[in-house]
Amino acid sequence: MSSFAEAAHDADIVPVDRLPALREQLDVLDDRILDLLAQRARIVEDVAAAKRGSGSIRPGREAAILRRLLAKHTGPLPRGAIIRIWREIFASSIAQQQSLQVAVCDPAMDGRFLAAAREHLGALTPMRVYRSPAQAIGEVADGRASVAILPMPGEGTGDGSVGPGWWPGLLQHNAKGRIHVVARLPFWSSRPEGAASVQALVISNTPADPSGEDMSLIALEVPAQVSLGSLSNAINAAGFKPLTMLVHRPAGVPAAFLLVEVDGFVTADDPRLGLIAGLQAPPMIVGAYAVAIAEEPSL
Ligand SMILES: O=C(O)C(=O)C[C@]1(C(=O)O)C=C[C@@H](O)C=C1
Repeated sequence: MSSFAEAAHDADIVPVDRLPALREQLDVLDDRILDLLAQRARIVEDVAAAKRGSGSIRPGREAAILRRLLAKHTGPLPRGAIIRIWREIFASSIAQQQSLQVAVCDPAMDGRFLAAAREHLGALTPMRVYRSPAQAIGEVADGRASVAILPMPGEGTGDGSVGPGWWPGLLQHNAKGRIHVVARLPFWSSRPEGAASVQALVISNTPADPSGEDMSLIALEVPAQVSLGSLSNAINAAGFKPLTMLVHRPAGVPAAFLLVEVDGFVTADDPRLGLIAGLQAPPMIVGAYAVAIAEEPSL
């Protein structure tokens, strides 16, 4: 903090008649911030052209930018403000590149998932709300939305319509290369009063991009009777570190489906995928997301 800013902390030693001059300083800084934002937006135009229409959203890159900024930040500006400001900057540079339409699954229709979506994707981004995950997934699969926000798979949502098993439906779309998990919310795990409180996944028609510190979701098909313990051993033996596992055993089908969260950013050519013993079908990468920034709520 500059000595001037330190002095400004103490109301007693900042004479009232300095107020106009201080506000003039803020005006000068606001002009500079505006110029810099305009300069940034011009570079975003070139970035969009360089990406050749491959979709505007890069959640991994956004996460890496936020981690870098928070790591170097000092001074009285609250860390949460850095997140808020840059989330809106990302939303505006995405809006520059495409007209983003977001499908939000808010199963209880109480606005909690909409709040999480707005926190991450921007206050002015067009969003439609759906009760069922299948509807929100369908919006992305059919091209009416580029992104959907879904409750965490396996988490009950209170109205009974979600259940543990919406993710197998996602796999059918994912198998055709159309839908990918690209982010997990909240990214800033500090939840000060007023912040959205739900956990959600972001899915997109553009594949996930690495942030440098990620987790991946892999879907596995195994014989129905296989125990979770032996599967966990097989995944470890292949060289993955499984963090969480969800199992889906559809009635009347001689197979169980697993959604496994593993450490790191896994790509389809990862040799470890071929080393997982006991599978009935090749493993499928469902997506990846940046590891959240964990901070105390007071920061
Ligand atoms: O790096 C990109 O691909 C961009 O489009 C730029 C940018 C940004 O504003 O920094 C915007 C949107 C992406 O989600 C990530 C980053």
